[in-house]
Amino acid sequence: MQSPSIKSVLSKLITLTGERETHSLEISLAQTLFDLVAPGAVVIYRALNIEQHIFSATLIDGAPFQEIIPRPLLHALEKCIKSGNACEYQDEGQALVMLYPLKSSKNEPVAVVAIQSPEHESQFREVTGMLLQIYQNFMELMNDNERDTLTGLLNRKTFERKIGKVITRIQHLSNREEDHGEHKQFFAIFDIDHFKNVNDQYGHLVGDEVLLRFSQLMTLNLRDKDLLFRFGGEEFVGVFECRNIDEMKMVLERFRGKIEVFPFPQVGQVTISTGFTEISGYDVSSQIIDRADVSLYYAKNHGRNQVSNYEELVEAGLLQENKIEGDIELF
Ligand SMILES: Nc1nc2c(ncn2[C@@H]2O[C@H](COP(=O)(O)OP(=O)(O)OP(=O)(O)O)[C@@H](O)[C@H]2O)c(=O)[nH]1
Repeated sequence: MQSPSIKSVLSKLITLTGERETHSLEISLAQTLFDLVAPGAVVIYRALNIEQHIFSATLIDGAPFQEIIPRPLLHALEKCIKSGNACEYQDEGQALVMLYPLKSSKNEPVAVVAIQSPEHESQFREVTGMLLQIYQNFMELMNDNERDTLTGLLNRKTFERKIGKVITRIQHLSNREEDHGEHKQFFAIFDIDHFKNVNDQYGHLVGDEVLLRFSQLMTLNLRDKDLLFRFGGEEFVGVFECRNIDEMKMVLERFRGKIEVFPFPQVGQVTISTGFTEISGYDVSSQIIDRADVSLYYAKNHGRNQVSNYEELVEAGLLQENKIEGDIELF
């Protein structure tokens, strides 16, 4: 390993800390390791499903690419992810490969960066360790910035960034001929019913505990790939991928049922009303929120503890289509 110049280290760090998306950040880290530390081989293995031994591999450069991950390496990757500690692995050509776990912004190991160990090992390990520490510190900073402090869910600011990406992806997919619209994106707002009564009757601390338990039930009962946010107060939202409205409704109904039967400490039964809408490639975030909000208020006004869909309500003539032109809403 050649000693990297201060200028090249700083320039790499500027690139690294300029990233805001986990995936780009991982790539940037691996690229930095490849350029500065170990021009032998760097691969990132992302754990897609640890139980089914499924990893995706991103080759940075210089590494021989193997589509099928050999079983011993698979085991070493699993060990690294599960323990959260660095491991060693000897590949078929007898080269020593160091495996370092990469943690998500929730501090869970989600990927492994594999670096073929170069000749000057001690210096290599020192620099790699330092770079990984910078990466980890930066992830923690991103976490604080992206998440709501009480519940740990993503915050409203993050929503604006993520929803823009979801809309762009829908636009790209609808432009591709091979896409038959098999996966749609939906936006749902969850609002705890009569939450003011909880605060009034039991106090704000118990109210906060209900919000915390509710957010945990969201994380537990909805899928990992669903994007879950706390918008503030007792309003929570999610972005979901589903095949159609019926499937989405089933998921949200099931979740509503889970909340209804959960014994919230001290308070007992809590119910939620939910409004949801399909996201289109022509939307801006305020339009999506408005549609889900309108259907949420329909649910609130028709007995609460239920799920309403904007498109169905419009089709049934129960709501008038909310056409927003510029800032003027036309009904
Ligand atoms: N404990 C706690 N309460 C909050 C927080 N943010 C907002 N609230 C309270 O949430 C309550 C929301 O009440 P409203 O939106 O008026 O309505 P509601 O009682 O939930 O009734 P419906 O929504 O009509 O079913 C208010 O009393 C707010 O003070 C918070 O962070 N913690």
